[in-house]
Formats: sequence, C-alpha cells, structure tokens
Amino acid sequence: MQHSESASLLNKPTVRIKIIDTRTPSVNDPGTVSRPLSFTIPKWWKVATLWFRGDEKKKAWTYAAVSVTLCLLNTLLLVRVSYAQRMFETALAGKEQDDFYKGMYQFVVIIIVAAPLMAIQYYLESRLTLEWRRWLTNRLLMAYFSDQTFFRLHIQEDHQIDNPDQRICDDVPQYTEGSVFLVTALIKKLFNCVAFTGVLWSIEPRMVFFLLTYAVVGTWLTTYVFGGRLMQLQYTCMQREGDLRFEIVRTRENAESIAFYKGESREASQANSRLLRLVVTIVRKIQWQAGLDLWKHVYVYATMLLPALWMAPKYFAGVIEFGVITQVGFAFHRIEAALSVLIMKMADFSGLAAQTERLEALLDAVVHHGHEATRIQQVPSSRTLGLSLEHVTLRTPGSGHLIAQGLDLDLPPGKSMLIVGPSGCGKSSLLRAISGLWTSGSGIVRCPNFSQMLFLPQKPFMPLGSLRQQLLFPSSGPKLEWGQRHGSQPNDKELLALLDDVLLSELAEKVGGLETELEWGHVLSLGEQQRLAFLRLLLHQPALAFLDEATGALDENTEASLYTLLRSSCQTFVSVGHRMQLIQYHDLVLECVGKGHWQLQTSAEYQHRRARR
Ligand SMILES: Nc1ncnc2c1ncn2[C@@H]1O[C@H](COP(=O)(O)OP(=O)(O)OP(=O)(O)O)[C@@H](O)[C@H]1O
Repeated sequence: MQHSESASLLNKPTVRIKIIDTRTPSVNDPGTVSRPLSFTIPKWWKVATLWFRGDEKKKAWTYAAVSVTLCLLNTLLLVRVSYAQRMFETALAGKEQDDFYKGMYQFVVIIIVAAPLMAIQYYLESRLTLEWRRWLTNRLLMAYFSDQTFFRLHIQEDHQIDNPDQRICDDVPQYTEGSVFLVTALIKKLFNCVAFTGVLWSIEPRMVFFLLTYAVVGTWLTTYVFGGRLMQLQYTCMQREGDLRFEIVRTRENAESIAFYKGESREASQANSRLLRLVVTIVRKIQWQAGLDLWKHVYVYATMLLPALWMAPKYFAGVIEFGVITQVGFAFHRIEAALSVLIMKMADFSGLAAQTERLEALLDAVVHHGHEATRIQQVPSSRTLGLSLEHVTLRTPGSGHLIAQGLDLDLPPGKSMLIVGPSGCGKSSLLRAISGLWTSGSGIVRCPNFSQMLFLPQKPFMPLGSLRQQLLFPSSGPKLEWGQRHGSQPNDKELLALLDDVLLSELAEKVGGLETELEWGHVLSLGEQQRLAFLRLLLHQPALAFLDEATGALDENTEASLYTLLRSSCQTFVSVGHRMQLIQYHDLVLECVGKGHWQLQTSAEYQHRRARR
C-alpha cells in the first residue's frame, strides 16, 4: 500500500508544472567565462596558503610533511617492486629456481611493509583534508558573520556572490578534498617520474625523450581543448545546484504565504525550470567528459605495446634478458602516467579550478568593505546616550535612490522620536543607516555603543532554541550582554512577570515551560512574536531603542499598554509607525516631506499642522 502511494506520488505530480525559463546562461554569468586553467593557479595558491600561513601553520606543515614523506616511501617501494619483478621473471624464463624464490621473498617483504604504509597514508590524507576543511570553513563563517557581511552580500548591487551558503558548505570540502587528492597525486607522480626515469634511462635513454615529447604534446592539447571548457561547465553546474536548492529553501521559509496564495504551481514551475537548467548544463558536461574519456583512451592505448615492440629486437638478438622487457614496460607506463597526470585527471583539475574560483570570489567579498568613495560614518561611543545625525545623505544600495539629503537632527537622552511618512519614503532605511547596515552616502551618525542599542524590526527574529533563549535574545547566555542590565541574570520569576507585562502570561504554561524548544517563528503568531520582542526590550533596557513598526500586528489597546511600559523602562527611543495614536508616546516627530527632505518638529507642532492640513 505504502509502495503504491509513493509510486503514485512519483508518477502524478499534484500541481501543474509550467516551464518558466530554461535559458542558457547569459554572457554576464561568471560561469560562462571560459578561461585557461593556468589562470586559476595563483588563485588556488592564494586560498591554499591561508591555512599554511595562519595560526595553525605548524599543524598544517606537519601533516603536509608527513604526507609527502609517505609519498616518497611509496615510490621507493615501487622501484623495489620493479627490480623484484625483473628478478623473478628472468629467473622464471631461465628456470633458475633459487633466483625465483629470492625474487618472491623480496616481493612478500615489500608487501608486508607497503600495506600498513598505505593505510597510514590514507588516514593522514583524510585527517589533513578534514583539518583543513574545518579551519577554512571556520574562517569563512567568522568573516561571514562578522561586520554584518552576510547582510552586505545579500544587498550587494551586482549579486556577484551567488549562494554563499553553498560555497561554504559544499565548495570548501570539495576544494580541500580535491586539493589534497590532486597535490598528493602530483607529488607521487613526480617521485615516480624521477625514480623510473633513472631506471629507464639506464636501459633505454631514447625512450625517455620519446615519452617527454609525447606527454608534453598530449597535455597541451588536452588542456587547450578540454581544460577551460570543463572548468566553466563545472562552475555553472555548482551555481545551478545552489539555485535549485535555494528555491526549495525559499519555499520552505515562505510555506504559509505560498500556501495562502495557492502559489505552489508557480513555485514548482520555478523549481522545475531551475532543475532543467541544471540538467542542460550537466548534459553538456557529460558530453565534454565523454570526449575527454575517448581522448584519454586513444592516448593510453596508442603506446600500450610500444615498450615490448621497442625492446623485442634486442631480446631476440640476446642482448637483454627477458625480465628487462617487463621492467622497461613497468617503468615506461609509470613515467607515462606521471607525465600525463594532467590529461588523466583533467576532470578533477577543472572541478578544483571551478571550486577555487568560487571560494576566491567569496573570500574577496567577505573581506571587502565596499568601495563607495564616501560612506556614512558611524561614531558609536559609550559617552553618547542620545542620537545625532550630522548632514546625512543616504542612498539605497545599487539603485542609488535618494532617501535623505543633508539630514541634521539631534535626539537628546531621555527623548523619543517618531518617524512618519508615506510608505516607501525611506523610514526603515533611516534606521538601517543608523545601525550601520546601509552606508551608501555621506555624513556622520553619533550614537551609543552597539551593545547599548536594540533594534526591533517588524518581523522579529526567532532563533533556534528554548523559550528562555527567545526571551534573552540577543544575549546568548544566561547573563545579559546588552543594554543597561548588562551582566545581570534574570531569574524565572522575573521572566514570567515580564511575560505577564507583555500580555503573554499563559505562553510559558501553554508550551510546557521556559525550556521548551519549538520552531518559534512558525508556532507563534506575528502579534505574539512582536510582544515577545518587546519583552526583550524591557528586559535589556538599552540606552537607545529603535522600533520599526514593531507593534504593527497588535491591536491599538495592546500597542498602547506596551508603549506605556516602554516609556517607564527605556527613556530614549525612536519608532517608525503609521498609527496616529503613537504620537502621544513620543516627544519629537521626524516627517518625510519628499525628495529626500525631512522635517523635525515637536509632537505638538506636528499634530497642530496635521489638524490645519
Ligand atoms: N535592499 C534594497 N535595495 C535597494 N532598494 C531598497 C532595498 N530595500 C528597500 N529599498 C527601497 O528603499 C526605499 C525605502 O524603503 P523603506 O523600507 O525604507 O521604506 P519605508 O518608508 O520604511 O516603507 P514602509 O512604510 O512601507 O515600511 C523603497 O523605495 C524601497 O524600494
């Protein structure tokens, strides 16, 4: 029964799916730029050396040194294998029993030594990859969350950095894994090349020249024809994977709104279009990889019998022993594999190049602090308790739409101000500028230290965690880290009393206590979330509070009682709101009068003017 249900779900989509867009990438898409692979090497080096020059460089170099040593031992063992093989094959052909068993014995000894060495090498390379990944992910996360970079990337005008989450979670492990795999492969091949060139040179030097020419021409052709193209396709694939995942996450985040609008078929079409764009890119990648595979086989099989063909006349003339033919073949193919590493692993190299491009761009973006010629300057100070704006000109990011032109205002401590104006005139944007989120423009904002200010947006943020953690937010521990009550530890009684104050007296009991963990953003109504956010304000008692339509979802009576409470616990605050009843709780009104101009007046003046109008 279950099986047939799931089968029917797979066979019959319950929403009608219309394909919206299966465009091929635009020319501005960074993934469409096909570049030579060599272009990426300095970028790879830049990202790779971060760990090797950072605070864990000792650990990094130790892992790397041990791995390289093991690669060297591995190669030496292989050289020994080639001699042991030569010995027992010659003994076999000449029916010399003693030499045959001697060769066998050497072989067994080599295997006994090699087996644990290979296991240790695998373990060390895996640890090296993991440690590197941990360090790099941690650095990126720190940079992403510091200085509100996550917000800056989000509003970035040209949206250069697609899917930063995917870059951190997927590209970093693939980059470190790919780098360790390819670098150790290169080192092994280099050692093999040196060691077996010695062997081959001592027997047939002309064969070494032939191999060198063959590999150089082959590598150049492969890189020229396949390298850049495969890298570009890998890049686009990653981008498309991220876009598809983002669409599904976006649907989950907005599940209720989409369900109300019955917008599922549009969202499904959108997701399906993204899937199709991904599939189109993957098909192209498979086609190019198939071409590369064909070329690799031609390249390898063309020289398969060459060592035997080359050496056979000497063997028939009795100049060399039988075992020499096998040893030459062994050495020839080892050197060929070493010199052709770029050809054989072209798909891996191009994948690593794509991951490098994405990580390097992210690293650049997270350490980059905007290149506006002039910026609004933030001057937070523990001595400032009010707020002052000195000649602030503010523009929206990207479009540069003017929000405020040369705005001067002074909000002394103990005073409150209401920002009013038509929808879209820039009330919330002013708060964004004061908090330092938007910096496009000029002028100076003087305010208290950030730990003395609290911003309440219209849609409060509900972090994962218990009810207690919701109440204590933005403080993360049991002791308050923000506001006037910095360092104090509110007890349960106090928290329950505050819940009572914000008219959420039954909440703790209803959900099963302060330690209950729920998806708070989904289980609480917007009005309940706003009251809970108000509680945070009453609890922390910041020197300066900002409320951006923070009571917009509440009825007028509840709003009035919350503002009455606010006036008793927080002296200086700035609100954004549309309801006229808010005026009575504020001393000043900042009104948007259009074209970037704002007028500051007392509440009484504002009401008087409104009445006249
Ligand atoms: N991330 C953004 N990038 C560019 N422009 C933006 C961005 N966010 C908002 N804007 C624009 O800035 C202008 C001011 O927006 P803002 O949210 O400050 O208006 P508001 O006065 O608070 O509106 P409302 O009363 O409807 O909440 C609007 O024209 C809006 O389209």
